[in-house]
Amino acid sequence: MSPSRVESLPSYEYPNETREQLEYAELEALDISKLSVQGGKQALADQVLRFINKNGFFYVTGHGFSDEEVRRQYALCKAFFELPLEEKLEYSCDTAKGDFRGYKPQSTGKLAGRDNDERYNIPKFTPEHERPHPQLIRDHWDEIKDFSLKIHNDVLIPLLRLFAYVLEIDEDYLIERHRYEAEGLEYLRYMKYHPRSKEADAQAGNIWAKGHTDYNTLTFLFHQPVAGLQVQTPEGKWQYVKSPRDAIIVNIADALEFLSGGYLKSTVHRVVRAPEDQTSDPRLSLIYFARPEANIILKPVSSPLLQRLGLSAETDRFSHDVTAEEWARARIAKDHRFRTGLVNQPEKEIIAGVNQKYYD
Ligand SMILES: O=C(O)CCC(=O)C(=O)O
Ligand SMILES: [Fe+2]
Repeated sequence: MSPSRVESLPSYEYPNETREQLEYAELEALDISKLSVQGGKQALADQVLRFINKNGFFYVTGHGFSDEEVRRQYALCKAFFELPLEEKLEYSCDTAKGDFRGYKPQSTGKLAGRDNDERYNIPKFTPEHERPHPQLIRDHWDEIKDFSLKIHNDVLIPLLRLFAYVLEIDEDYLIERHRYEAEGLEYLRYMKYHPRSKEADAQAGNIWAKGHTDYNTLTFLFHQPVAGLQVQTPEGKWQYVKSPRDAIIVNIADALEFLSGGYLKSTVHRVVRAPEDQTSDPRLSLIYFARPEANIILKPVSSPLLQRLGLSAETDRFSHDVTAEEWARARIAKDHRFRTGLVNQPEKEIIAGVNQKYYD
């Protein structure tokens, strides 16, 4: 079939905020623009030390992204999902093999309750990941590339340097394991959750995305106002995560938990049915998943802070060395098996004797 062309991209406006009173998690905001002022790094490190081992979700402000830049990506996200299904399916990802690059459709029929979203994962812009994309994406290639690189260079890198400082290790330690040009799979994700009827949602326990941790290093969730993202507190309670317009929500994911011997917590989160005043709009998400280079072994780093806390290399949880790529592929493939109905319960063990942190 001939690919759809979108001549000009209509500007994107966000849906209205909910008027419902929801119980929100109290999250700290790290203003990373402070890193360029004297004393800023120490102030942010002190702040990180106060909260980071309790809750792995936080905000980043002072990140340098304009509201307009973010809405341009949402305009692309919206236009992408409006492409005909047959066209999108030409770019399907091979999740059975643990490869999440490309398009994942929403499940239908009996499995609809397990999976209520469409995704398009655009990998980092390196020769390793050259692959076909729809004309819409090709037409806006440079803009998407600039956006992705900006997250990597201007948000991820300063945070990795800050975390290394907090861990009292060489400040380049984590950065050297997240080189953009190296092999490894980071991606920008466009995502669309489809509103369902009250009845269909009730049958699925009002869950749009089951509780999970992410398998990468840090996940960056750009502003979107449809409430639904919830974080599980250390006490096991679910609380909504507010999405301030000027902030990026960040969550720590599995790879960083492994690298930090469990100090930086990969946080369980889920997405639930939107409040009644927001159920008519689809919920679009714009997310960047940063991940260590493919060959990085997920072993705790030798850190004076972790040693003082008793979280040294001996706390390695794997029965044999597992790389960032192996962990992610195993998680994606297991998730595929549940989502597509090959198994009826999420599988606990992922690889080398280590289980998913959360399964229900
Ligand atoms: O859409 C969201 O707010 C969260 C999505 C999410 O947790 C994920 O894709 O891993
Ligand atoms: Fe997630």
